[in-house]
Amino acid sequence: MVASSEDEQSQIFDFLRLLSAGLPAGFTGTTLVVWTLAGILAVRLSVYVVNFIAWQAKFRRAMKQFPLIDRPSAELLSLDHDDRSRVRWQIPVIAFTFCGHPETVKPILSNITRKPEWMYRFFRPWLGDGLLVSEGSKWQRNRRLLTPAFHFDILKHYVKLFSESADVLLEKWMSRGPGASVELFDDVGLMTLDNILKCSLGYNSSCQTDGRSSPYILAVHDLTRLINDRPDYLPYYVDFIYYLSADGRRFRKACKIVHDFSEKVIRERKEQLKKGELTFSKTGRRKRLDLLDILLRARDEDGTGLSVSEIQDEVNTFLFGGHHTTASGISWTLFHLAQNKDYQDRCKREVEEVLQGRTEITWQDVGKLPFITMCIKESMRCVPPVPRVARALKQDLTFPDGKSLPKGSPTYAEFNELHRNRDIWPNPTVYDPYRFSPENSMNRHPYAFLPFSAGPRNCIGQNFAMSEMKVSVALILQRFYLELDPAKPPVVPCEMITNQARDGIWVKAHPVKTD
Ligand code: HEM
Repeated sequence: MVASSEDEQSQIFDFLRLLSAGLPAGFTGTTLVVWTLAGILAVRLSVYVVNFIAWQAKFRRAMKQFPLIDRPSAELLSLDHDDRSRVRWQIPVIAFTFCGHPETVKPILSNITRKPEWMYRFFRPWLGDGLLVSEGSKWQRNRRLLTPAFHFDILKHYVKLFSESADVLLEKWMSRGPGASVELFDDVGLMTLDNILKCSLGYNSSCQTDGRSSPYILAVHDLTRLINDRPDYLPYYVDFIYYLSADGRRFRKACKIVHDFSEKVIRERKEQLKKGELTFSKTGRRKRLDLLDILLRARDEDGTGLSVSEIQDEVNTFLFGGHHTTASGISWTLFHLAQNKDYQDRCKREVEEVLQGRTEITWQDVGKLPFITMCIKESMRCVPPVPRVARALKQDLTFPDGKSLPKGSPTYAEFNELHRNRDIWPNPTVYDPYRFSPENSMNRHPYAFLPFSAGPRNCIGQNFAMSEMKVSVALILQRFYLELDPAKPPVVPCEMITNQARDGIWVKAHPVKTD
């Protein structure tokens, strides 16, 4: 064996020597190898460039089938929908399609797409390879391992925590005096952060009372803002340039704070588990498991669990995915109810009938709030917390009307537009919770209302989110009557990854009189 491999080597060297013998003086064997490699690289690069130019031509031809808009968020909402709601938005380097009809959104969210790396890679330094950004077999395995963490048996224990966090917010508002003006996004955002820290890490942060004084809370806010801003400035697409900038350095620092924090909590919990300091019942269950417990105990069929860094990525993903989104859902629901006194009154009556003077909501109560649920859904229709999701096509796609897009096309499922599509929603700008009554929802297209997206990459936390939003809205309305504060700036929606309000949502919070 050794002899034969030596033979092969010497044959190769002989061949190279033979070749180099015919070369001009000074041209050694090493130079030949380098030139050969450079040649192969040049050929491969040329093939790549030619393929890319051919794809661009095909893509641009395909894009011409769709009407052009200047700015997606401003213009989409004023368009007619004759084209079954696909439009094109073009900036110098690339163009995107936005799909806003159930029939066009459906294939975009199916198996024939993947998440485009150019879009989601900005999240990677923070969320690592967590569920939101991972792909392929890694995503499949982790989605399977994480799904039990969102089972109703686990979620029902969080309802008490949601009630406690809402209580802190209500006490805060109470202490500001009757009719005080409060900004919803700020206060609700801290409440939902409080909730996700308790439910995912079992961590009592007192963030609602300490406000933004904690470096961890500041870092989470910084990261969200910086990720939102980064795509707006073309040079920042290059990591090297970004990390040299002030924003990039700030981003790195914030990532470190967030990672150090979650790593410390995970390490401590592992230690506790090892020392047997966490008490489990005979069935192996603690009275209330948080998401971290489930992640630490999750096992494949062959008994392999998640590594510490995988757990860290998932925990950071929950913290990111599970706090601005629910804050947006709750704040906009309260905004719509502050604008619509009749619906607010009906919600209050519903809470009172269910709670009968109690101030804590139980898991059983959560299922008895149908009108509040309708109000939350209608609010998420008008202002979806996540405005859109991006996908890249894994294969050519032909829409029902024959128009098509080539493999690789970047495209968005545009929930802002889908939820206001006149084909589906008459008078789409009117807030009307009765659209979600059982009778009115019965024959609706399954892809018409997608606040949590759909298909294999839908939101894993949607039941968690719905329970949290119902508990929070119910308890706030039980204690306060809300009206918009006319002395504050008008409410203007703006996107900060999630749908927020440019100058916040200011309401006057009047304590409800109790007999
Ligand atoms: C109102 C609240 C929420 C809304 C509207 C919402 C919406 C969404 C949407 C639209 C997606 C798809 C994202 C994409 O395709 O890029 C998503 C994914 C995800 N959400 Fe949520 N979400 C909410 C709350 C939560 C909560 C509370 C958690 C966790 C505790 C969570 C965890 C996740 C995760 C991990 C994913 C990625 C799932 C995957 O790709 O397998 N979300 N969410």
